[in-house]
Amino acid sequence: MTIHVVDHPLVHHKLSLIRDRKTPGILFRALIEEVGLILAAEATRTLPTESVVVETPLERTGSLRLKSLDPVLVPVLRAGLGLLPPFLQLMPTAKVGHLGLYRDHDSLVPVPYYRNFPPLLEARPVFILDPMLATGGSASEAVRQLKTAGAVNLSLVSLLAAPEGLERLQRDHPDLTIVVGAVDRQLNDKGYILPGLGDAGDRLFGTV
Ligand SMILES: O=P(O)(O)OC[C@H]1O[C@H](OP(=O)(O)OP(=O)(O)O)[C@H](O)[C@@H]1O
Ligand SMILES: O=c1cc[nH]c(=O)[nH]1
Ligand SMILES: [Mg+2]
Repeated sequence: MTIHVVDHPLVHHKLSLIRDRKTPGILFRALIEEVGLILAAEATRTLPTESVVVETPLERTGSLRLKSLDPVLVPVLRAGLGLLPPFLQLMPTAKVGHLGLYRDHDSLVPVPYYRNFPPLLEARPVFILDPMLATGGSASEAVRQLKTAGAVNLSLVSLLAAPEGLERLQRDHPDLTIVVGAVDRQLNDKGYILPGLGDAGDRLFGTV
């Protein structure tokens, strides 16, 4: 498994504001989108390109364009929706799949409730968007469902990861690429990331 921790001053700065319990929802959402842009740039670093010839106003020159079919973005509902706008800003022609999962409060096992994936998953880079990687149960289930539907080139993009979640994914999906803003210390006994940022879905959508 490949793990990229995006060690960037702007990510550190924005994460410190995102973590702050006093940061209001409107700013929390905006900051997630801003960090999401940086994560999107990092996550797409290895997209394949091909040579093309372009006529500038002055001369012909060689240049590079994206080679593969449009990528697929799969936000894991609900919190993953917070990362979708920056990814679509950078890749406006990307296809979007949706996957609804919630964690059962007691067992922490993910419960699937919605799924709609675009076609040709096998031929496209697929980016799973979910700001929180806690036990890893939700991300592992998302990867499992996408692999069953044909995806082979899979990356997970998260804001925060717990070591427990990374270990789980290493066991379940060693072929996965992970791009993450920070790796936190541990989970608490309710499966929340410490120090973390609280409940990402609730803070994004005001359901606290
Ligand atoms: O790694 P895990 O232990 O599976 O936890 C992470 C999951 O928990 C959160 O979703 P939640 O179930 O709170 O749903 P929500 O986004 O609708 O709030 C988060 O957005 C992840 O999907
Ligand atoms: O800390 C956590 C863990 C799971 N989901 C969240 O939103 N936050
Ligand atoms: Mg939640």
